[in-house]
Amino acid sequence: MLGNTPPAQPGNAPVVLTLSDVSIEFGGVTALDAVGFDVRAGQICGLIGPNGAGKTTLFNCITRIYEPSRGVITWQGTDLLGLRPYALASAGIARTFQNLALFGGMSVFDNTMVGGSSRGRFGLVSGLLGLPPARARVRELREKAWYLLERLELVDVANAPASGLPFGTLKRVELARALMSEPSLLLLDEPAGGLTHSEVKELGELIVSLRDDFGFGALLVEHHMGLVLGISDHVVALNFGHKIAQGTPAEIQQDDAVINAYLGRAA
Ligand SMILES: Nc1ncnc2c1ncn2[C@@H]1O[C@H](COP(=O)(O)OP(=O)(O)OP(=O)(O)O)[C@@H](O)[C@H]1O
Repeated sequence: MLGNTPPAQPGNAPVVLTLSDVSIEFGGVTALDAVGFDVRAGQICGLIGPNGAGKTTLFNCITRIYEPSRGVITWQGTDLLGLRPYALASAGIARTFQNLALFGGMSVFDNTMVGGSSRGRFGLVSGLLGLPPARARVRELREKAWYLLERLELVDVANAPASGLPFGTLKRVELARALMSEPSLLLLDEPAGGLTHSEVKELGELIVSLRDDFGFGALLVEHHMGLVLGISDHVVALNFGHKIAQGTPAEIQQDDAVINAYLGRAA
């Protein structure tokens, strides 16, 4: 129903997101200095680095919250920096939020439906008047939402307001909402934050199985090293705004610059 075709080998899949020479300064602080790397279709790319390394800033450049002072970001061959933030979802990029961005008073089902609105194909007037194309589209979105709620084991809480549900459950609602737009790239902003050890393990398994089913690529910004190294196909390490290493999780674990960065020494 949903999704892209998962590539058999994410390492050989076509590049979908390219960052090249991405730089940004805040006053006298160089938050990112000439950072470049690729994310391939269907690949889970982990982005790691100690506090202040530039992970969130990079995430904010991709999500069009910050404007890089230099560099190029290309999404499926087009200039991502030419897109407005609200155009990302219709371009195939969805995100989750570190501190969740759900409507507490709305039900889990309605929160999930919100994620489908960005890819609406009917006009405002027909939507307001409930004309047949709009009704068909709403029916399609509702079916998709139920499908995702089933897939993410949220059917039992579908009609419950989001506020009051356990944090781990809300993380799954965020994923359902993001998947409503059928993204080709999912940007995950510290998804393990606030979760227990066993919830992190379950979340990692869930992200991989959703990727396998739907074929999206993912950029995973995360402090939880176990999660990043456990589920990423490729890892990029930043420190003081510089890319200090990239490679497979096994390569990254043995990289001297990464080890030094986490031991508190400048690379
Ligand atoms: N809006 C801003 N104004 C001024 N400085 C900023 C701003 N955003 C980030 N910085 C600075 O840029 C650098 C990179 O910060 P960033 O938040 O991207 O790091 P991070 O790797 O996400 O860190 P953490 O893991 O602690 O969230 C830091 O020195 C930070 O103080």
